[in-house]
Amino acid sequence: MEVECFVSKTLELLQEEREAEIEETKLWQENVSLKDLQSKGVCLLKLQIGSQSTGLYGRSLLLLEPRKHMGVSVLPSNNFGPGDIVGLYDLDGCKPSSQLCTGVVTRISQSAVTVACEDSPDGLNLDTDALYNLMKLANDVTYKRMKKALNTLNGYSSGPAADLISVLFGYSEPGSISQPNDLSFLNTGLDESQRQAVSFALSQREVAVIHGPPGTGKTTTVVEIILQAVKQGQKVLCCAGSNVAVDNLVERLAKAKAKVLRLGHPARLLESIQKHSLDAVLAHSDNTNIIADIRKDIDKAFMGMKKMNDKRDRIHLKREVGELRKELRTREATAIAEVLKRADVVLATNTGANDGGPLKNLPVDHFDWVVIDECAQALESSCWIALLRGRKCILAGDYKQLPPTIKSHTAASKGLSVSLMERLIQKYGDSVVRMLTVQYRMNINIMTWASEQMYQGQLTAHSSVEKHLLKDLPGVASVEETSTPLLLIDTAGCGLSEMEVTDEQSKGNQGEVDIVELHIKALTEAGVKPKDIAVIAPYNLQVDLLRQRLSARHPDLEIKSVDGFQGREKEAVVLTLVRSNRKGEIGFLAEDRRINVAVTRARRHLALVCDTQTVQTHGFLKTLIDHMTQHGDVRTAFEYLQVEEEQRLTQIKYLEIKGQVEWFLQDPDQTELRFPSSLNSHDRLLVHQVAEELGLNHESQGEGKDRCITAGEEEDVTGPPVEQPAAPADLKTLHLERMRREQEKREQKKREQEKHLDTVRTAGQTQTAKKAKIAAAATADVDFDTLIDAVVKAERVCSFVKCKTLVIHLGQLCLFCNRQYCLGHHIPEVHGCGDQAKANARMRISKEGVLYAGSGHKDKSVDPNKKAYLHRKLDSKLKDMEKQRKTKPKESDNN
Ligand SMILES: Nc1ncnc2c1ncn2[C@@H]1O[C@H](COP(=O)(O)OP(=O)(O)OP(=O)(O)O)[C@@H](O)[C@H]1O
Ligand SMILES: [Zn+2]
Ligand SMILES: [Zn+2]
Repeated sequence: MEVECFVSKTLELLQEEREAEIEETKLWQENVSLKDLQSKGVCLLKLQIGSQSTGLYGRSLLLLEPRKHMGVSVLPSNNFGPGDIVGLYDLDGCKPSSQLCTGVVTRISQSAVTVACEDSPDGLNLDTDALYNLMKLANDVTYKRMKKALNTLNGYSSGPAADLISVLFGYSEPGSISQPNDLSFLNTGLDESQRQAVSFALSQREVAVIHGPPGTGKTTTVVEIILQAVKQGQKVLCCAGSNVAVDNLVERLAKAKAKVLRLGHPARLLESIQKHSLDAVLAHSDNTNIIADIRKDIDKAFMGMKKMNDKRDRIHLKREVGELRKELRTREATAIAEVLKRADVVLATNTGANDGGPLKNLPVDHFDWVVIDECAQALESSCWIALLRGRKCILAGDYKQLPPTIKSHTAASKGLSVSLMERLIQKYGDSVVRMLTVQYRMNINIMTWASEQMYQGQLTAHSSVEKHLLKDLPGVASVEETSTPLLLIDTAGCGLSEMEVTDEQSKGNQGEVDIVELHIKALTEAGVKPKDIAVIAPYNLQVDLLRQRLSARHPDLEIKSVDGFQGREKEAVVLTLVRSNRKGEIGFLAEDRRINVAVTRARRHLALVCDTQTVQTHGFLKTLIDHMTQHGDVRTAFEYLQVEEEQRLTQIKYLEIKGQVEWFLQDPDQTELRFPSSLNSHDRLLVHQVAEELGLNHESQGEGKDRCITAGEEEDVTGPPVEQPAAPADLKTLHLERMRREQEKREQKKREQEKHLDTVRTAGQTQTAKKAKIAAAATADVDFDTLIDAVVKAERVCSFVKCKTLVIHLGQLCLFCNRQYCLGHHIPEVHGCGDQAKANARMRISKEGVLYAGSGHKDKSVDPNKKAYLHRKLDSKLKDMEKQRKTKPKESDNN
């Protein structure tokens, strides 16, 4: 009864889903512009043929790329994946009439897609200069196979899977079989929860579910289970929903010396896997020569037939060909069966394990175990294709991550999206499940939220990852961005609204793109490699906006939708939630599992860019915001916008001062330039910079002062009159120092207003250039930055060997060697202070016992964003001014 109900209901829902898919495709082809199709991710427009080659076993491969001269050659964000059936069209459109051929996607990267064509491209006459469209086709192969499996399930009476079916549909309780107590693990590194999962899987009679939350070593555990089964002499059929997941298992099993065999279109497999594919193994089998001989005989007979005139002879030959063909078929079947039987583990995608393929050559009861990985991401009906061949099944996955994608809302709501894993847990609870609880991916601060919200607080972080941060990576400097595992950049109240688009699938937010860009800049300038960063957005439109902005500069930066990152991890994840509106609408961000997937991709750093006011209307998202607020750093987007504004103002002020000084230099009658007392310490710093640049003597003077800064030609300098501050021991000291300074600045400002005048005087005149003395007011508490600048004033260019970059305005001081470097060389690891920096970091960690997580305040003086930006702007302005100066007629020099 249960089975019949399930089958009839599922067949109905599958039909509904199939119709929805066809309907959607039809609707799109008829009504939606190609551009819109592309933005939905089902179509790629105006592709060029990059190359055309013959792949393995005679399959022809087409490499398609975006048009090269369009600048950025990155494919728009799309839903194409390996194994998808696609149609190639000429530029007229994606109508059946303009279809050139169909094929299977074998590879897709951000810059190209490779298609294995069904027809040979020689016959197609493809033009390498022409442009083509590629469109995903709804394909019913999968449906047919699922339907067939369901029908077989319905009529199943006796066969290897009878007991399994009985348990999975609740006719009988799951049982167990006794196992030796002293199980010896092949992988001795397994943690306790993994060992328990393995023992449990071995001791269950019909079914075991392995629940593997993100980063808990699910594959590691599944591999051990399979190897143990093989050790016991079991034959295993192992499947997963995606080719990538299957290949991953093949790779790991082969490494452990298991006899594996991979079914599937060889062009769809990873290169390293191809030698384990059925085609490759067959090509090397003993039967191959005989089969080749038979083929030759058939060809010969055909040739002979053409020449023959006698009717009887022809009939005779025809019969012979028929015999040969029969022999060929049996020979081939035997060869395949032999190869399959020799393997201990046969691997395929869920639908690749169907009866129509190579498996038809095996007896139905050949396999003992069926293992299905990523079970929570698969339709239950697709699992039944393989399950019908097993006595026992192991299901692995995480039902707290994204379920299978389903087009029909009705079908989904009626239960089509419920995976077998979920259904079993609903039916039997924990008795059939073991959960892996040690995770090897996330910093504990990233993990805790997911653990509490999704995994009943059961996860622990392995010591190897518990405290790891970006700054611990080789070549990464310790700045605030790389020292915090959680950074919330809140756009609430900053006016960064989402774009007004009605389509739920395509939402964008330019403001958040700006913020993401600034943060990526900060990370990469601190030395984080773009390939270690993921930018994740829930919406395709936002993904495209981000790619347009970032991909040209960082081709290795992966920018994808949440769904595109499932099963992956990155050192740093930057997540933009896009939604920002008055109504607090969050659309499909409301799917908790989607947010869970996005957050748990991150190993060392998670930056969340969002409008907390909008997204907090959703309870689940609110827990994330609360967690990040409590355990991470919080910045408001204002700080980013403000920094840009400040940079602009600084630049204006700088040009103003410079203009004044230049006027002064050109006026022979003036010997002294006085700056108003309203100058603050920041502006005084600019005065110093201008004087530096023009090669002028300048000094700071003030009343009631203990010290002053004197600067001039290098020969004149006897050394800074101020004690050079010892290199601060750590960032905390720097921070405290800064806090103190802030306070003093405020007091100083008051005093200043009464007392000081800043002066610039000409000190003496030579024939070539006037020497001037610029005096700027200074008090006992001279700005710390000003001091440092004074100390390093002599160093005008980056101290890195051969680097000629000017560092007058925007150098960075290395605290270890005390030299000034340009922004490309200031990281200690880059210019050779790496060891000291690491030693210092280690010392700090052991001294404080904890990793230093940053102060939670944006440290403006070391913000690489700010510096780099200002650097660029000033450089270009300076060049302009230089030009103006040169073209201006010089007034004659005097005396
Ligand atoms: N017992 C262990 N000791 C040390 N590292 C482990 C252990 N188990 C797993 N890992 C590490 O954890 C990472 C993820 O493991 P694995 O590849 O098995 O998981 P996965 O199933 O692919 O990912 P997920 O757990 O997210 O589904 C790998 O880098 C692996 O080396
Ligand atoms: Zn250094
Ligand atoms: Zn340099």
